[in-house]
Amino acid sequence: MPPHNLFFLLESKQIKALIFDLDGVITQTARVHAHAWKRMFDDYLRQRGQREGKVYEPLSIATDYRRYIDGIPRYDGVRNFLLSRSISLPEGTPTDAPGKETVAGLGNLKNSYFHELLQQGGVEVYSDTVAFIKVMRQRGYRTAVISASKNCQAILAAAGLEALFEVRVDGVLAAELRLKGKPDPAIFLEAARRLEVEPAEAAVFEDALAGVEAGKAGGFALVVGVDRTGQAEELSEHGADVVLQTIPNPTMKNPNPNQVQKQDGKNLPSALHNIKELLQGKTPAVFLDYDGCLTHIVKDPDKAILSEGMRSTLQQLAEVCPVAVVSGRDRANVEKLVQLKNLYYAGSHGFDISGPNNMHTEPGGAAAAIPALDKAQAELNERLKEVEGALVERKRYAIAVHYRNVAEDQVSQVLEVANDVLSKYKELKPGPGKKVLELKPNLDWHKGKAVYWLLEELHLNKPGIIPLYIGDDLTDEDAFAALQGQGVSILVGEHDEQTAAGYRLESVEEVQVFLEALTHQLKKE
Ligand SMILES: O=P(O)(O)OC[C@H]1O[C@H](O[C@H]2O[C@H](CO)[C@@H](O)[C@H](O)[C@H]2O)[C@H](O)[C@@H](O)[C@@H]1O
Repeated sequence: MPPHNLFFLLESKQIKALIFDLDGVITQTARVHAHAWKRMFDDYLRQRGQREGKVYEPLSIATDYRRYIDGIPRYDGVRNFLLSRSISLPEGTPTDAPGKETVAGLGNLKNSYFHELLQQGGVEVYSDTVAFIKVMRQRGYRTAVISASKNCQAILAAAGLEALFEVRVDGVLAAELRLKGKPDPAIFLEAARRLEVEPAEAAVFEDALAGVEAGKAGGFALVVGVDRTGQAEELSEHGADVVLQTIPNPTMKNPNPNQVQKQDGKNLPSALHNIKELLQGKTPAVFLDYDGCLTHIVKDPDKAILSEGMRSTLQQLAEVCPVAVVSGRDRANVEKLVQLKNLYYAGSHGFDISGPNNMHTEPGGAAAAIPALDKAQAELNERLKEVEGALVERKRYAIAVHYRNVAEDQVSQVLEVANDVLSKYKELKPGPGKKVLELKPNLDWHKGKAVYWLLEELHLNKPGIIPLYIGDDLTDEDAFAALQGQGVSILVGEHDEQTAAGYRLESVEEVQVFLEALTHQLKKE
């Protein structure tokens, strides 16, 4: 299964519309359908077997239903399955009495069983999908529901979900328009047409093998396989771009940058004295900056060595909750400095991410900036080689031009060179930090986006988890802003600007005390 992050994929693919299959994605009626089919076919095969003096294998929901029936129009399902048992029946007509020995008669019997079961059990919905659709609609996504079932409208009405969809293409409409059934993409394409989007602007959510095949065949931008029954591999093989067991909770979102509240860092309350309050009874997912947070700021970046005490603190914390280091440093460099295998690492300000079990991904899309970074690095090295104390530090997706050790009267010269080089590359933009000017990919990606990305990827974007970010620098402000009102942000020491953080810690030593207290608190719970 390819690595996935649903919200990131929807954004990066500029998707405008979401098309959901009904049974198995929105409502739990796939199971009801499966049982109705099984009851009808098992009875029929038994009676037919007695008549012919042979034994027919009953319908298997795990194999036969998925392969020959699931997601397919009713009479096609009857025909498909019977053929798999080498049985051919006359087609009959839709008005055939339920149980008549025709394709239509057996299909009609299945339908009456389905309604019987529905009346007994009602319609249960998948609350993850419903919550997702409600929020995504508020965010401006257009939505459609599709179903091969002629009962689609009745099911939606019974579940109170009709208002969630602008467009419905169901078995009734499909028959009217003579749309072919899945795996033909016709039903999805009709939904996209009615939503006035191209397939390349829409994502399909499907639980059936024939459904993901249809999504793929239709050229949709994203085919999400929804695996409710343990068939993740098959969904991928049949065309799902990503497979999800549950639809992620979209409650957390990047805030509007204009609405971020900032204040003087000196006025913030101490995080140390408010641990219980800031956890709000939830489990934290902890995100930590490196320089100035886990180690002191020192003159030489290579000498910012993690203390054994801090390493042990991190190790113990990572045993009770997820921990990530989110740094401006090169990802491989910060991994080497921390040397803990059970942590996640986001380097180059979040463009380069790794984690346990060989996880490695570059979600910000910065690869295209590498040639510009290479050229800028060569020019900076050349033009700054005579300036004593100037240091050009290359990271995979950024260049830090350090001037901490440059004589005061030469700092402006270093900054001029850095800005002049920057001006030559539209692929790069400036990023200020502590006695450093960085050249970064000119993309809408930063530590805050990386934190969101990790929350989604690790399935941590859910109500029981509270993200907690600790950092000292201007680049950490992106993460503070992203978490405002949705998590806890802690500023270590101070920097030159106002902060979006909600709490403060005085020093690296206080960070360690705080993390130890946090570990202690979590172990107690
Ligand atoms: O996001 P961070 O983990 O805080 O990394 C930010 C930058 O940290 C390093 O530079 C800073 O720390 C150095 C060592 O203490 C110090 O000499 C320098 O003045 C600081 O700017 C690192 O070298 C950079 O690559 C990071 O971007």
